[in-house]
Amino acid sequence: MSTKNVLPVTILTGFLGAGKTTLLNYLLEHNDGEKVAIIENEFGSVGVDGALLKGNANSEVIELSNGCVCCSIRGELTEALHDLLRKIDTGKLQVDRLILETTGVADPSPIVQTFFFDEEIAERIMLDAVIVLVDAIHVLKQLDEHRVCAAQIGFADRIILTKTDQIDDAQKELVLSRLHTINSKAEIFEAYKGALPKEIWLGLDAFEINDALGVSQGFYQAKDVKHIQFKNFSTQKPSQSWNDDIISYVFEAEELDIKKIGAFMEELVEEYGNDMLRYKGVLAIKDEPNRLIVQGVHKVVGFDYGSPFEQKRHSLLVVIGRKLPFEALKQRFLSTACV
Ligand SMILES: Nc1nc2c(ncn2[C@@H]2O[C@H](COP(=O)(O)OP(=O)(O)OP(=O)(O)O)[C@@H](O)[C@H]2O)c(=O)[nH]1
Repeated sequence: MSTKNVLPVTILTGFLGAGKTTLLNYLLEHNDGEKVAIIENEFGSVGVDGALLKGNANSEVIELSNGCVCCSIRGELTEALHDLLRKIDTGKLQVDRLILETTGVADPSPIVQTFFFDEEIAERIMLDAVIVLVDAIHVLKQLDEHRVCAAQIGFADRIILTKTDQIDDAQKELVLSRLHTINSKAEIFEAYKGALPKEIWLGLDAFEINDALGVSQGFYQAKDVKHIQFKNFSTQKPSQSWNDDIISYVFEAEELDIKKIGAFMEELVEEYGNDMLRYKGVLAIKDEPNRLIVQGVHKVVGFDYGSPFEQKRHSLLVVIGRKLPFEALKQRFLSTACV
């Protein structure tokens, strides 16, 4: 099958009331003709959110309402995806893009894995990105009380912070600092009542092996849809430190030995893959002009050479995981460097 026929899917996650439906409604109201299918996962038997979505001629809403997509109805998700593909094949449905809105309590990990493990789905539906919406008013409490909240943030390629109109700057700094500690790889955007251009959260190609990797240095404020401003994080360290069980680990070195880093990555994934939500590395290999890119979700990992380094040859690996023995792993990573 040509890549033209591959359907991109965006997973929209975020705790209860974070603003997922609001963001989707903004998209549907400002839809420029792209045909969007939305899979809505309801927790409970009545499809409330489906009714709240303002569908239009370019959208198709499919509801899954027998439980939470990450546990009891994972089979139902697979079935719904096969069903969708059949409708596309028989010409009953035209779809350019798929969005899966999870319940507020869903763990994104098994959902993401559905897109790798079912053969037909893996071939025909391409994960575009995992987007998390975060309620700036309630997130600190939610993180303290619900483990799944950190998993949703840790898994995300991009974080959309909602309801910042209801908090002061000090609270916002605390929230940003905690989000950044959990996931330093994802860029953070603020959105007021879902008003964000769709390019900010759709079509990111985040699961492709590509060169983009950085530790984010700030966040984006969307004053209105046209004016998006980048702001650096505050230079003052927050007085509070967090105790989330998912955090970002950053490994850095200069040039690495290919055999040693290969063995390190293999051992890392084998030993800690279950605890590694997402990881990405852009690595400088001795005698190799191009960047070696490594990208993974738990034990599913891909390697490829990307474009050549332009200036400084530097290796960066970011792992978002659950309580890893960082100091020991850092020593092992550093020992793969060329001396
Ligand atoms: N003040 C303010 N309210 C917002 C913002 N974004 C969303 N809301 C409100 O927050 C409430 C919850 O938003 P929803 O979009 O229903 O949230 P959800 O994530 O779909 O909720 P669940 O389906 O229950 O998980 C609604 O009353 C929205 O109007 C925002 O940026 N500012």
